[in-house]
Amino acid sequence: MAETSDTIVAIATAPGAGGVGIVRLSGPRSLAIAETACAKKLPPRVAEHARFRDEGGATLDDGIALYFAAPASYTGEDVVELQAHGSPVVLQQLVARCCALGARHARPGEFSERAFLNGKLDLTQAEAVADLIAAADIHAARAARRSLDGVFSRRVDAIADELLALRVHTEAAIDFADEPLDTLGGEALRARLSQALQAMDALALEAQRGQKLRDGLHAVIVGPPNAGKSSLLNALAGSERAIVTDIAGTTRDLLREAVRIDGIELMLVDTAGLREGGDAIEREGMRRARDEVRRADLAIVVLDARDPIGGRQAVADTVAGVPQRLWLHNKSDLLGAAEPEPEEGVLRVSARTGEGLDRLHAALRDYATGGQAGDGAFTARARHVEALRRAQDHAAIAERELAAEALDLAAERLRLAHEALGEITGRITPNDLLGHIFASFCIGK
Ligand SMILES: Nc1nc2c(ncn2[C@@H]2O[C@H](COP(=O)(O)OP(=O)(O)OP(=O)(O)O)[C@@H](O)[C@H]2O)c(=O)[nH]1
Ligand SMILES: [K+]
Ligand SMILES: [Mg+2]
Repeated sequence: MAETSDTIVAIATAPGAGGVGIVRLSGPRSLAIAETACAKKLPPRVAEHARFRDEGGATLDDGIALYFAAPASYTGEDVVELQAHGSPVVLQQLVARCCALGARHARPGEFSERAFLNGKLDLTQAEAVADLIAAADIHAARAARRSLDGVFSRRVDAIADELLALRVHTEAAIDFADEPLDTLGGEALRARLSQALQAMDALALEAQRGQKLRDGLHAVIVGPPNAGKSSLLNALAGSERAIVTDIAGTTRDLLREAVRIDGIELMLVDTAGLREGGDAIEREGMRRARDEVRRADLAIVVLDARDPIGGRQAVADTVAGVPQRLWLHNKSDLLGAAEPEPEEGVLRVSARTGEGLDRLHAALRDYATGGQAGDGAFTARARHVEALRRAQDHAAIAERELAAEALDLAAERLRLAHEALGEITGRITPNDLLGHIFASFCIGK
């Protein structure tokens, strides 16, 4: 196990002043260091009132010392929390005192990394700790909490276990290569593999939604000039963020605004209206708009309700490649009462009067949560989705090799698929990947 013989220390609470601030120690010397700093014995799992002292015996602060004996701690090692007043100056002095007594400063994510290395958390759970801390809204926080509880890991493990069983079965059959596979349970093997593939497919879709919950929806507002894109951004943001005029070509640059709708955070981007021609500045604006749309999860296409057809043609090419599109006919207040309902899938709204914005909110919430903000949703990361896809690809090839009775090749593909799943939970993880993951945590986590 890597470098867990030394003792690390960091401020565990958020930077800045607060009512309480916590300095956390982990490692074999934690207790000795804390007992020296507190000048008293610390029984395990007892909140001990203590004076934290410097080397001359002067009081730095007083507070609570809490000792968790290994392995029953967050990291699985001896852990001591020194809970002082939340003064950055006091907390830094405490850390310095612990370092003078033999601890060293923790690297970002090192507490969670030790929890992982000691089997307290698997990798997806450790990542979920970081995601929970960084969650922008309740849905993301709940979903991260579910990942931390192992909801995602258990699904991955179940499929990985099945692939392992299939590997064993296939490898065993290789030894009887003279016999046709079907006399060796080949049919059951193929059926189980096809089921595992289906399970991977379903899990990959859910993980993708989970990634969106974690990263937040990136929604770009596009449309022809003067359709009311900036007005809509302002209506959704609840403030006059963007300049609105009746001059076509008002918006040139991208305008990003984090907007919270029903407790869900999404990144809205206002863009320059798309049309032929325009001066150099406007053309640069349109180029930026198209660039932004290419990276969007969702294009919110704003058209003037009085001329939706013409506007649709102006943007059709630009939004064609976006994973999801939401069509809005804006300025509904300018329509006559006799106007027929718009076609299926189009929302009619008015940025000016607010008409239809409630339905727009509901639609955005559904896009942001994949329609399933509720029970069962878990957070995931791009790395998980990518590994799942890789596992799927290998398993799909294994399926074809099995059908061709190429057992060696099938076994090799099953191994690769199994390993790709192992990367997700960290059962099988290259060291450089570990370093990369934990380095993105904040210090003290
Ligand atoms: N009646 C009515 N007018 C609207 C509505 N939405 C926007 N407008 C008006 O339409 C004009 C253009 O609005 P903007 O929000 O600037 O339109 P835009 O799509 O951002 O325009 P560009 O940035 O130039 O591409 C302004 O005069 C707005 O007041 C609406 O729902 N109803
Ligand atoms: K305008
Ligand atoms: Mg605008």
